[in-house]
Amino acid sequence: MFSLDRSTLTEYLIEHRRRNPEATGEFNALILQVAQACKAISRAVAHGTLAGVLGGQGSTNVQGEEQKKLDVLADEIFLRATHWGGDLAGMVSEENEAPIPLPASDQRGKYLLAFDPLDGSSNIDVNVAVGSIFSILRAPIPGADATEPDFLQPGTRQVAAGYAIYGPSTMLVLTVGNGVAGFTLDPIIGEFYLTHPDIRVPETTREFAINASNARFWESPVRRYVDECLAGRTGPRGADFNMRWIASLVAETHRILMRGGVFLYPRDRKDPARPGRLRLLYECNPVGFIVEQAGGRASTGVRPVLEVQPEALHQRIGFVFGSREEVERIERYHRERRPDDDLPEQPLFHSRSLFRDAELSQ
Ligand SMILES: O=P(O)(O)OC[C@H]1O[C@](O)(COP(=O)(O)O)[C@@H](O)[C@@H]1O
Ligand SMILES: [Mg+2]
Ligand SMILES: [Mg+2]
Repeated sequence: MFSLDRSTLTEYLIEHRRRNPEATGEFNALILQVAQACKAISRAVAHGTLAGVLGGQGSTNVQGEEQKKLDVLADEIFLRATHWGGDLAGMVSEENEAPIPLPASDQRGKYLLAFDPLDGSSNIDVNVAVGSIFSILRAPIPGADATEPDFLQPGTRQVAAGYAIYGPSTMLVLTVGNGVAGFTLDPIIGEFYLTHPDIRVPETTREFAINASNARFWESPVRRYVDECLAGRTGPRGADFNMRWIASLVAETHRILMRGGVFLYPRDRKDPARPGRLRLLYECNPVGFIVEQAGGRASTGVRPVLEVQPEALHQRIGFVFGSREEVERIERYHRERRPDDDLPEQPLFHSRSLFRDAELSQ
C-alpha cells in the first residue's frame, strides 16, 4: 500500500552508487547484508518470549557484562549475514574480544565492520526499545585479513554508520557521509522504505538525558550543566528543562534525531579504570557520525569524539551529543573548569596527577 510510493533501501543505495561512478557495488552489498541482519534481529525481538529469546545466557562477554540470549543471537546473526560476502577484510563486535576470523575459503574485501549487535540489552526483558549499531571503515590493506591495529582509526574516517531501532516500528537510520536517511521496515514485505529522507537535529533543545544515579561521580562541568537545567525558569538558563533516560543509546539517539535534545554519558569518577561507559568504536563513533551528519554535535565533553585516536578495540570514553548549542555549552563548561574544582581530596583525581593530565587533554 503506502510503502509502494517510497524508495526502498536498495534504490537509495543504487542512487548513491550512481553518484560515485568508481564504486564496485561491494559497499552497497555490505550495507544490504547489515540491513538483512537487522531484519532478522527485529523478527527475533518482536517474537520475544514466543521465540524463547528473552532472559540471560548465563555467560559474560569480554567486558565482564552479563550476556542476554539476544546479545548472543544478534551477534551470531550479524556474523552470518555479513562474513561470507567477500566485502569485508575484518569485523569487530562488542561481544568478541578480538577481531572475528572470516571464513578461510572466502576472498577478503576492502571494508572493516565494527558493531554492537544488540544495544540497550538491559531493556530486552522489559520490552523497551533496543537496537543494533554499526560502523564501516576502509581496510588499510584491502584484500588481506585485518588485524587489531587496522580498526584503530578515528571516527572521521568512517565511510558509513547506522543503527537499527527495534521499537514499535523497526527503523534503519543510515549515513553514507551525505546527510542522514531513515528507513522504516514493512515487516510483511520485509523491505526498508525511505520514510525520513533528510533527518536534521534541531539546534536548540530543552530536554536532556543522563543517568542521574551517577551524580555523585560527575565532574564539576557536568554538575554545573545539570544543576542549571534543574534550576529551571528561575535559574541561570531561564527555562524549564525536561529529562529522559531510557538506558538504550539507540533509543536516546533516535529521540534526539527526531525532536532534539542532549545526551550525556560523561567521563566520571565511578571507576578510574573505565573512563566513560560507552564504547568508542561501535557506539560513540557511529552515533557521533550520524549526529554530526544530521547537523548536531558529538563530543567527549572536551573535543569532537570523531577526532579521538582509538587505542583499543573496546575502549570506553565520555560521550556527549545532540543539539549543537547544548553540546557547545557543555564543552565551554569544561574549558571554564578551574583545575581544583574536582575532588582535590582524592589523590588519583588531583589536578597534578597523571590521570588528571590525561583527562584535561582528552
Ligand atoms: O545502565 P546505564 O549505566 O544507565 O547505561 C546505559 C547505557 O548502556 C548501554 O546499554 C550499553 O550498551 P549495551 O547494551 O550494548 O552493553 C547503552 O545503550 C546505554 O546508553
Ligand atoms: Mg551498546
Ligand atoms: Mg550491546
